[in-house]
Amino acid sequence: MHLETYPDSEMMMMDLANRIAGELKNSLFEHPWVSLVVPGGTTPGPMFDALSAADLDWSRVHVLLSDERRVPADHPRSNERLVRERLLTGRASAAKFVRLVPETDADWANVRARLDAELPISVLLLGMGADMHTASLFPGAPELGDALAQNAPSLMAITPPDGDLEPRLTLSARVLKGAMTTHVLITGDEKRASVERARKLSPKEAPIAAVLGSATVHWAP
Ligand SMILES: O=C(O)[C@H](O)[C@@H](O)[C@H](O)[C@H](O)COP(=O)(O)O
Repeated sequence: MHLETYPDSEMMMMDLANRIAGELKNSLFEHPWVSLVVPGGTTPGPMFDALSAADLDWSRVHVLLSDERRVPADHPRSNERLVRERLLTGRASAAKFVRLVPETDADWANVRARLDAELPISVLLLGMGADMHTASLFPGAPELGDALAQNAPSLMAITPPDGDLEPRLTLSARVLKGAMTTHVLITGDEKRASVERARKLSPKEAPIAAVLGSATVHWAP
């Protein structure tokens, strides 16, 4: 794990947006199109605002979510709504959003095939909860063992152990670990302590640990 700390969140968001824009541009020199996977949640919005203004060929960027809450796309807690409002705007409105929500049970195979066509992920941005979950890989989730397995399906349904949270969809650890470049974006002392703790734990205890070996963690107070 490589940890980068910043004096304040605003500087971190701008710097990370510039870094990811550069990584996307470099990848576009070598590939006809690239895939960018981003999280939902309350942290990445300001970074999305900055990244959406980046001057790159967004028409060749495929944007996907690391996970999604099983709510309508216009619901306040929808990650798709967050991405459409804060990232897929301005220059980045030219990007292709790859929606990974099976509408019916029969649709799972098509959605997984749509995801598999985007792999390996070119640039992966993840968040992390204080409980050391990432994407929707929650400690204690009944499906976590399967989602951490080497032969896990690329996309899985997850039942968060916290009863207040909606049922989720998540990219499996296998897919996240396969990313060419991985960034984790966190703020605050509690998450800083959590990510340090996760370095010494198994992915089953701390799902973020599945990607820390290859990730750059960006932290601001
Ligand atoms: O759907 C989500 O919420 C995210 O994909 C999730 O993995 C998020 O990154 C963490 O829960 C941190 O969330 P905050 O940024 O709100 O702390």
